[in-house]
Amino acid sequence: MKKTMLTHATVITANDQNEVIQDGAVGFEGAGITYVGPTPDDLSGYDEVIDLKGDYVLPGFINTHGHAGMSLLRGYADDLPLQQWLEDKMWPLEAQFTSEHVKWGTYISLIEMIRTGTTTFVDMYDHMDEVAKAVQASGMRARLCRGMIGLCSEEERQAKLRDAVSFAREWHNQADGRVTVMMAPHAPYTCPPEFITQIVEKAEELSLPIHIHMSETEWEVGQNVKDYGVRPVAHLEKLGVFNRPTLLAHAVHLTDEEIDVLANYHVKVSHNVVSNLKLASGVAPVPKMLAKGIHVSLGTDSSASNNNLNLFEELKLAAILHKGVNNDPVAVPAEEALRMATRYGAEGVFQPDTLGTIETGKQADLIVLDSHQAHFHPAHDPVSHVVYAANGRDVKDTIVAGSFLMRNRELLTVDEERVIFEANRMFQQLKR
Ligand SMILES: CSC[C@H]1O[C@@H](n2cnc3c(O)ncnc32)[C@H](O)[C@@H]1O
Ligand SMILES: [Zn+2]
Repeated sequence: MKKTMLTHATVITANDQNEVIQDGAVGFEGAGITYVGPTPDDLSGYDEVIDLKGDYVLPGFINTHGHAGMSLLRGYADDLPLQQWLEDKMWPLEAQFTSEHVKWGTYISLIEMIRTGTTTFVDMYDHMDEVAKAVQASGMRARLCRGMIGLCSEEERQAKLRDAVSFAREWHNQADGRVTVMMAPHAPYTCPPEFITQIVEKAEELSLPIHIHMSETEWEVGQNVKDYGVRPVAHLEKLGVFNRPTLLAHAVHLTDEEIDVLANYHVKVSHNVVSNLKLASGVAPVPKMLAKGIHVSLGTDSSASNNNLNLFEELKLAAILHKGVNNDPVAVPAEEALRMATRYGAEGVFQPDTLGTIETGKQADLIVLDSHQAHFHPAHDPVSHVVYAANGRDVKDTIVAGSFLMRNRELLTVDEERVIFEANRMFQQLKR
């Protein structure tokens, strides 16, 4: 197995001690990290030694909620609230999507994520075989779910469930373990309770976590109370969802009591700050959730509501928005924001032992930022610079499981020109 060492780097480990190693090094052999520490004098045991001359090395970012295929609809419907955006704009176009649309939309997303330092992403969509194949071919890591909307006939619901189960059986732990799966009822307002129960039963049978949108808008909470007499948290608790490991997307409209319930069940939350602002859904009570020990990670949602997949934007906004709305400069400190993009993301994909920090024994999912730029100087606080000053274009290398997907800003596994051509061609085919 090839042994690689990144040397003379500023290593931001994101470990328990928030250790930043100056003139540091990270060694990896195959997919796993074998060395983290000061740059050693003797590098003779390595096949490749890459002198980073002070560039920053970080754990790859983990995007815990999205719909990669929807990049095909970027900019198609802006400035609308969620329900109108979904019902009048997204769903009519998605109804025309074939596996080809999802394939090229996903590839567009993969390029954006690789270029901006995401190494693992969560995806909830349809035609998931195409997504899994694209992840496999690109070398990325992903937690994939066949999203199930239950606003259809019973026959169609059962077909979706069968599709989700066969996708899980075929793809969970494939692509050298880079593809894993979750079961995903779309939301409490789109899935009848008995459908959610059936999905939970299948998740139990397959030992898989649940991923679901919840409490994204005030409308949704009111509708849940009208339909079922309780708010979404009590509703999903009653349906047994939280008895399985669960990752919630959004969780914007929560009471303090609901936060306690989520904390007691160790439910994970994906905070989709840009999407929540753009769809005017509201601001999630992130500082309160973090204070209760909930692992809140960062998600982009789709390019149709974001309108990009650059997690650096979520990182900075998560760090500054909650200061502003809570009138509290330490509401989400820089170090905590960075944990949301890394360690808490690893919790969100239920792989905290292998992802999220730079530590020996973990997967070599790493990104390198070009620190030789004015906005990284003076160089006294690397974590501050990553959170408040950096942007996705600073990423020069992206490494997943020890393989370079991008090196010196050159994509190595995806043909960008072809993807852009095909994505435009697929969008033109849609009736609008
Ligand atoms: C079939 S699963 C994916 C489904 O989710 C829709 N979607 C995209 N963004 C959101 C969001 O913020 N809230 C709820 N639903 C969303 C997407 O259009 C797909 O139909
Ligand atoms: Zn979503």
